[in-house]
Amino acid sequence: MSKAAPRLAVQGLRHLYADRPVIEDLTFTLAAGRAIALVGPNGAGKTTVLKCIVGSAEPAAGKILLDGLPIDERAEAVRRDVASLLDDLDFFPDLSAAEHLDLLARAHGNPEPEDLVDTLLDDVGLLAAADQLPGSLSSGQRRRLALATALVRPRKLLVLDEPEQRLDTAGVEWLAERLREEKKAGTSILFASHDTTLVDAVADETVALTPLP
Ligand SMILES: Nc1ncnc2c1ncn2[C@@H]1O[C@H](COP(=O)(O)OP(=O)(O)OP(=O)(O)O)[C@@H](O)[C@H]1O
Repeated sequence: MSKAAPRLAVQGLRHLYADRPVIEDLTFTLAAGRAIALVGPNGAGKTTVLKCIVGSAEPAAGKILLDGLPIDERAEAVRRDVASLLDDLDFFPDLSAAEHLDLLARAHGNPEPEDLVDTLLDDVGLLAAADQLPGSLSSGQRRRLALATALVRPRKLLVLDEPEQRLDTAGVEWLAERLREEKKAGTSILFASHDTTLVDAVADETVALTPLP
């Protein structure tokens, strides 16, 4: 592994749904501690790119490298290093907000996550709702809990699809500040967003996608 390799390199990425290309020859690199925002209209292919990176869509061509190595050859490392939030999460109906975060932290090797969980619940504004079951949270609160699940585990790369969804103004401000802190801690961030305030506040670069004809 080269020390100079970017955290993430996407080279000549192509993706088809059936025979229809939605991504053609997309290339960009993301360094440690930096953020790239994928921008563009509905249907431009932002989610598809993120899915290729987290492995839930299969590229037709191109390479995706994490720290210089093909991401598929690093399945274990990807699981360890890449925290993502692409879709709405399915929560366990009988586990409280705090229990979800506790479970995930322990699953990722943190044997005593209590303080981390409390801090994170406070950060996302869910401390008062810590013992509530997911079904009793508002949709914005569930979104905050989903974001917290990506932040309660170790990560070198954060992959987020429209993380601003359903957050109120204060929530988007918190998110921007939190993502800036993530960058300072060395985490790289790739996110798709329609929120220009969030993009301006967080992204070092934007990659603009357009729907293919
Ligand atoms: N599972 C699928 N099967 C077929 N076509 C798909 C599938 N998923 C997405 N597409 C198509 O691929 C194109 C890109 O979709 P994608 O969801 O990646 O766009 P997006 O930029 O994330 O859009 P949005 O801003 O609406 O979230 C669209 O034309 C969409 O209809």
